[in-house]
Amino acid sequence: MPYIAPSKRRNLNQEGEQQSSFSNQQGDFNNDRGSFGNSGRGGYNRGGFNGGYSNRGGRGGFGGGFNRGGRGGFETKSSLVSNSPHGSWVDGKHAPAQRNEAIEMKLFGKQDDPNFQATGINFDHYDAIESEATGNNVPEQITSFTTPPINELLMENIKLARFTKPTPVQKHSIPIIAAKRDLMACAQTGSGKTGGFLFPVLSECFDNGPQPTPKPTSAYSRPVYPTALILAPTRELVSQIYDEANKFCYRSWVRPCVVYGGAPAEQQISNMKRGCDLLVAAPGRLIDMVERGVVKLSNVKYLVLDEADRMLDMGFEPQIRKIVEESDMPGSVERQTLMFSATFPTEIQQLAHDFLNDYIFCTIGRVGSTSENITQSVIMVDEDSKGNALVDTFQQHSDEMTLVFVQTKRLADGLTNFLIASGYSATAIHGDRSQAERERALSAFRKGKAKILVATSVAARGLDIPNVKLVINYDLPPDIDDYVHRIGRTGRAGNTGTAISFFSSENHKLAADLVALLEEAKQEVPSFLFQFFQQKQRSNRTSNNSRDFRKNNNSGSGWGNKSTPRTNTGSTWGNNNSTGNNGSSTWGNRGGNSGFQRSGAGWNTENTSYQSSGNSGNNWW
Ligand SMILES: Nc1ncnc2c1ncn2[C@@H]1O[C@H](COP(=O)(O)OP(=O)(O)OP(=O)(O)O)[C@@H](O)[C@H]1O
Repeated sequence: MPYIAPSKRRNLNQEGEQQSSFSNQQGDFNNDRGSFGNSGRGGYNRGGFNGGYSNRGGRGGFGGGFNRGGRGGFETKSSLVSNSPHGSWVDGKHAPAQRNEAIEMKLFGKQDDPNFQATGINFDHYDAIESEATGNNVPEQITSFTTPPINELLMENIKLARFTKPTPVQKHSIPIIAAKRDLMACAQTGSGKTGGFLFPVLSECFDNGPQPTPKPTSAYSRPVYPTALILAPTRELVSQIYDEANKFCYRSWVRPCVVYGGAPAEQQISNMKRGCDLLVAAPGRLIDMVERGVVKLSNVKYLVLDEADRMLDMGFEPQIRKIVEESDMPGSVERQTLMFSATFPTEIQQLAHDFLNDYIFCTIGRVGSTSENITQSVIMVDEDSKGNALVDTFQQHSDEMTLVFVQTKRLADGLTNFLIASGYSATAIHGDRSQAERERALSAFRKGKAKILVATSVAARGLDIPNVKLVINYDLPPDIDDYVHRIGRTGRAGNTGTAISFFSSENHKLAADLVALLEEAKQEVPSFLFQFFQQKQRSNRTSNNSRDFRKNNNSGSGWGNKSTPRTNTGSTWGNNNSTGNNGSSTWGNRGGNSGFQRSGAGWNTENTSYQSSGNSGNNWW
């Protein structure tokens, strides 16, 4: 029997196994491994001996009962195909798997579920956000999901996901990527960037099939050759992208895989050996896989860097450069490179310059802006009073799915314990928790078993958890970009949400940037923030590169003319201050005259400050 490349073996049921993942959906999918696997165990050699097939004993499967000859190597009974989420590419044609209700249920949920809400009431408001795409020969944006440019099978999957029209970033990215152009795209949190790269990449893959892979040098060394590589900063985000990829790859020849640290490499390797066409990876673990010779990057046609700024913040630049510049990955002219983020500070523009080729720079709204779907408030709270302020906030927002951000892992644990002791269903996620603990926490939160998730910035980026109604910055982050990402966990896909931030004098450096963001998003700006602002210039480290820096020829230049009629000088903001805001009363609150008394009534709404009565006994951490 001739050798058949793993990517061509897809018509055999491949056990339907998915890698472990954090999401509820993925977990459920995993739970059903038995049902997919039942029909799959019997059938084929998972990349082992001589590249052929061997019936591995019919573990609940289909040992021997079907013709494996025929089209390019094998033919399966339709009933078997229908039990697999994977199709195949045979003789230059796409052979999608048959539809399977049970799999669709797991991937997309019940189609007529009255509680299902693909988008929120403000979804159509996205259309009003100004967008701009600059570069050479920019393709026209699309206005709806149509074939072409979207592959028919992908259209079916998009319909199953109940996406009726593209978000603004998708309107631009789909034709740009279809035109084989590199792209750097910036769009607000929760506005569909994942689909922005998955749809066009998958569409092209479904249309054109896999590339030939080099012959393996030995029977025991069979590296995988992904066609698309997606890099993202955190395990949770990597996992979430993988979950989305699973949905949209449904029935196709494209088999997604995922690798990240903190989980056993062996299982990730064995999953990849069953076929790996789209690899979602955290940089560190990918390097490990490349060094082991398990993954070869020489077939990568699409390189996606999602949340690239975060990857740099987390110190991944050397790893990213190693992967992109020192591996066997095709150069920037041969591959397509796509960078997506809600924010794009200067160092990312430099990375874009190094990795992208004649790219199109696309912005939806101002880079780094927040969605108007999120009602933001900033409240002055003494460090000592934060615990009480938090409990009071919960009382006002009882039963809402809430994410609470803190700055330290220790505080995340301490605060969670305090909340549990106070009768709240809370759990925590941070970098010191084990992989299993992080998975459990996220799953409990997604399922609504825990209403409150206390998190460090590890959960700030990219996580898409439906129904998060409230984000509380118990501690504000030092960086305005982090603030944008954190509050972006609510108000997604046109839904509305609330973000409440506890501001203490320690956060003074953030004041100017916060004022700018709140004003831009048409939110109320508390007077005390102006007071802080007057004392401090805006920090230099902002995502103020809202324009294509190639145009300005100045990577550090200021705000775009179009979306933000402001400059980053203190004097402009001094003008804003002339709106009559007077911060002095807020400072008066700090003396306890008009602030919140724990024993008393509650928030001082006028000045949005919060003050405990002094000794509230809240040494809960
Ligand atoms: N065209 C669409 N129609 C309806 N819903 C969509 C569409 N595209 C994406 N969504 C949904 O919108 C939500 C947010 O999408 P996604 O996570 O891709 O946003 P994002 O821009 O990457 O956010 P972040 O910056 O926070 O990572 C997801 O639940 C996704 O399923």
